[in-house]
Amino acid sequence: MTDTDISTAPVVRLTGGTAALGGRPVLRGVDLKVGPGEVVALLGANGSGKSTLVRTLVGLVPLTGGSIDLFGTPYAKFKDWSRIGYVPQRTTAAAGVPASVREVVASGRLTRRRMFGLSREDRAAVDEALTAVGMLDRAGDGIANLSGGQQQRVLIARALARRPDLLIMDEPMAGVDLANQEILAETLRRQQEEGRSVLLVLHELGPLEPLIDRAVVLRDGCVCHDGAPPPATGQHALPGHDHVHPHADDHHHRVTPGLLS
Ligand SMILES: Nc1ncnc2c1ncn2[C@@H]1O[C@H](COP(=O)(O)OP(=O)(O)OP(=O)(O)O)[C@@H](O)[C@H]1O
Repeated sequence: MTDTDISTAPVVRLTGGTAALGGRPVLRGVDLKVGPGEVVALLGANGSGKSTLVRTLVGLVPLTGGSIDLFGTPYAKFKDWSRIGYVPQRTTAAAGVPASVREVVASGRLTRRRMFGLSREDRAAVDEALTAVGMLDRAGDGIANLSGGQQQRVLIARALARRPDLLIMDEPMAGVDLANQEILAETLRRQQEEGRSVLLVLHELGPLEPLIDRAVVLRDGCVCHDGAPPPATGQHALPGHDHVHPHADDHHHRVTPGLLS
């Protein structure tokens, strides 16, 4: 397999990415690769640059240096945005939007080519996505009347309705209770089974831990770990408890305790 073959190329390849916000460097030379069918977790402390990184991938923050390829295509030439589903961090979306749950999810199906009217396939995809996040019975409700966790599930459904080949989610579990985290984990498991790629910003692995193929940890705008998911903080993070994670069969990265602290 070569990365130049478009069908087997990484779905995301960021090389030497730098970005600044408010004149301050936030990404300082980040390399990130997500392979076809891979589920990658992006971890790191508050302010380490995780959201900024995923925002550069979807065009919300410009790179000041480095390059991005999506599905083997240089960023400037990439047009196939319907292949990517993006779930922003919850605080940046949904509040005050006067739309129903179904309208928000259906907006995930809109393309520049066809702005009006949903096809039968569109409607099926919307229902399927609403069912996946357990919100079909709330389809007619106003989004502003939902709880924060329910709004989050609607935004996830909006991204799923695109049936994306790459799903990028920024802290999808924030504000979602444990029962619904399990539902979302199941949804992700199905994505994975269908060979779709997922890039997740997470604070902790939680119920998603078994699904994660690889973890990339940012610290102060740089990658400080790329390999097996680091052990949960807690007793594993106690001094002297550094170990090689049992999943690290092909990497054997030595994991620094308290990587996320
Ligand atoms: N609009 C902005 N203007 C200036 N600085 C910003 C802006 N947004 C974020 N930053 C700064 O950029 C840095 C990285 O922020 P970012 O949101 O990417 O971090 P994060 O790792 O996603 O954090 P969290 O886990 O808290 O969401 C932080 O120091 C933050 O203060």
